Amino acid sequence: MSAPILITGVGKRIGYALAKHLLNAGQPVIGTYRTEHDSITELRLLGAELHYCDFYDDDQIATLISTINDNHSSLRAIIHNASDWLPDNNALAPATTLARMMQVHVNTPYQINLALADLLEANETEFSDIIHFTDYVAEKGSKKHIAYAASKAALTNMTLSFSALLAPKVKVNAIAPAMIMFNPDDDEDYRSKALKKSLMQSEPGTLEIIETVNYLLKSRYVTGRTLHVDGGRHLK
Ligand SMILES: NC(=O)C1=CN([C@@H]2O[C@H](COP(=O)(O)OP(=O)(O)OC[C@H]3O[C@@H](n4cnc5c(N)ncnc54)[C@H](OP(=O)(O)O)[C@@H]3O)[C@@H](O)[C@H]2O)C=CC1
Ligand SMILES: Nc1nc2c(c(=O)[nH]1)N=C([C@H](O)[C@@H](O)CO)CN2
Repeated sequence: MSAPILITGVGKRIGYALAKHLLNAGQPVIGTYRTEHDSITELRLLGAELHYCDFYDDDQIATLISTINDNHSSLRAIIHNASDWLPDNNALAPATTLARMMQVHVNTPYQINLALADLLEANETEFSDIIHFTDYVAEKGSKKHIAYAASKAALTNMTLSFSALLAPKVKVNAIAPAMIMFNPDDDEDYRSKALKKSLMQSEPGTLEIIETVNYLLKSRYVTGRTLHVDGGRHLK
């Protein structure tokens, strides 16, 4: 039996689909969640070990880390999926918006990677993995999500540092998606405009990310890199 894969933010959409795929493939999964969606019950019935954790609370991050260290002797991988897509135009003070973006996209992966690196090193298979979910806008910027984009850029940079720190046992890479899946409240006008931003002009869905994760998990040589899953958006 493989050591578990820790995935953050498995309650919905990409994190949920990835956790369900890995569980159905017989891969043990430890998942974190913030909201008790019906999906959490489903993943628990599929055998997932699930932990409530709001990454805006450092005490809860500390509890998550100690719980995993107390109950596990190794990990196959850590996948940092959890993310809050906060626009700059929101009810919060700008300082709070930036702090939240850095907290969930930078401080949380930083703390978890450092604290659980020994479990990745102890994994019996030849390699272990850390995968950071960044974003196309980490390189391009975003007029409406400045704080979000900056935090994803910082996460991109951390991919380089952790790759150098943990090689060769632990491969550390990033996946930078663009439009993968719309949100339920995205109207037709938004969807039409969003699709036109890439060469492929499509909404690929979660399978595109699942297959990219599987590629990285199977790789014996790729580390310190960002895989861009963005439909050729950089060429529009
Ligand atoms: N969907 C897309 O088209 C794109 C996605 N990405 C990236 O891919 C990843 C997955 O995207 P997607 O599935 O759409 O993400 P979502 O925004 O739909 O969900 C992210 C998950 O993270 C959780 N989360 C958010 N904030 C916190 C927090 N403070 N503490 C704990 N958990 C939290 C959410 O919990 P809760 O259920 O409580 O809300 C949710 O389950 C993200 O990193 C995203 O930035 C990048 C570009 C495009
Ligand atoms: N945490 C999230 N990050 C992002 C999301 C999302 O739904 N949750 N969505 C996007 C968009 O799809 C964007 O790539 C295209 O408009 C970006 N990040």
